[in-house]
Amino acid sequence: MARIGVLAVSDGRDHVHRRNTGFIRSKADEFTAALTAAGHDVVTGGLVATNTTATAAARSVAASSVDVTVLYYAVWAFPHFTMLAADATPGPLLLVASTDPTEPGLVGMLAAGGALDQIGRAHTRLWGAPSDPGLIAEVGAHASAAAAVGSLRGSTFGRFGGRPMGMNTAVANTDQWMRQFGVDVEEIDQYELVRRAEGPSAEAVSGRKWLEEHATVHYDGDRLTPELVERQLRLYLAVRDIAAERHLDFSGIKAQPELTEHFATADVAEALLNDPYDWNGPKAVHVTATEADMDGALTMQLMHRITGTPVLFADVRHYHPDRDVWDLCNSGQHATWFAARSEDPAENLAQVHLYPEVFFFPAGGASVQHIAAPGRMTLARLSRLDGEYRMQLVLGEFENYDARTTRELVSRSTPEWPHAFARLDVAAETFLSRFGANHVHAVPGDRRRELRVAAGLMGVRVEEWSR
Ligand SMILES: C[C@H](O)[C@@H](O)[C@@H](O)C(=O)CO
Repeated sequence: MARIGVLAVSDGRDHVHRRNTGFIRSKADEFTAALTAAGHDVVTGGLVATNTTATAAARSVAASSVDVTVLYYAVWAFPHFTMLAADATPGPLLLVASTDPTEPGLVGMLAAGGALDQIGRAHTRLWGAPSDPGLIAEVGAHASAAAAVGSLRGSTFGRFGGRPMGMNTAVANTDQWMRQFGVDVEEIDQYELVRRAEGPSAEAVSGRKWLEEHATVHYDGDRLTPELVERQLRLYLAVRDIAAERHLDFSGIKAQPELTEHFATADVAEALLNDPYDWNGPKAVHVTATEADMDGALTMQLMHRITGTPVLFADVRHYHPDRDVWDLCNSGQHATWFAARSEDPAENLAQVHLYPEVFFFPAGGASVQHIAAPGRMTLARLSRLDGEYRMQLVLGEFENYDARTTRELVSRSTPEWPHAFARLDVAAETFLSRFGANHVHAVPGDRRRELRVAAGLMGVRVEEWSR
């Protein structure tokens, strides 16, 4: 959960402040207790009733590296205290008012908010009873979004290989990334992967046995052999080790066409990097985009930092108009976690088939096939319109069907690749006319609130669809 600073702003008249202290404390304490009960780490800056305490308290809260600072209004509060506190607060600001009408808390928030507007200081206003679950959830969403955005700053993206197959949407401007998101890009030649993945590896043998034990491997003696699976696993180990050595926070692998023509596909590596486990047990998700898709990876990393879960990377492959359902089908991998979304890898891998790679990829290896488990999902993608970032956002529902229908649907595209059948809250015409890339990303649940806030904090316009 996130770290939230709370300062309760008061009246600058000494006698009024003295009279109201108990009232403010009771509201602010109830508010902070509710935030703590929701799992947040709350840093309290006390009550602000003078100009000097406004600055000092805000500086002290900011020094605790809070993700967001709440200025709390239970009573009428002198607005210049808010202005001074805001000036001493570099991070995002929430103005929260108690709606108890015995004291003019709302008035205090509106006067303070108006003053911040006059100096162009961005803030969000919220109101309600101090422990109202809706209010606490909203503050929590702002805090997690701010924590996610903050965690991007100072992070490094590992770009293995460059632009794949002329895919402009996979390439972003590194200056823009640093300026807008604080993310650095480390370029790593795919030769380094090949060099490391060439020799034998006992660890890769263990990985192959684990996959053979828990998934269904369709060896064909040609495109898919135990040797090729081990080679794909050595690619995984190479990225894992390079990420550790160079302190990479998230990555992307070009693969096509060099690796896929002459070495092996990166599908097994990408699936396992995105998974929260491998044969050694639970591990951190290392967000990894297929085709070294930079904006895709950035979207995934943001979504991952909000949810803590793996993030789906998929091609928008087909729309079934008769069902109003999309086939989101990547060219060879979705993280295996999406197969059942279980914490137990065996439950997910029981749904996974490793098929010989199809004609696109003569070097062979396994594609990681499964059907994504059903449920509510949030789909998003950062893309650029005329150089400006925007976040396209829509709610969806992944669906599963009976075996015969599933077979029929997957056979219309590429059955050997993984599929997520998605009903999206947007007309196909709108999506196909406006979506800014070939890749889309998804996480479980309705996370639109956090993503909207995150986009705002990153200076990114949200283009949200619903019917
Ligand atoms: C088979 C192609 O080479 C695929 O890689 C292509 O459909 C994509 O995945 C594009 O995102």
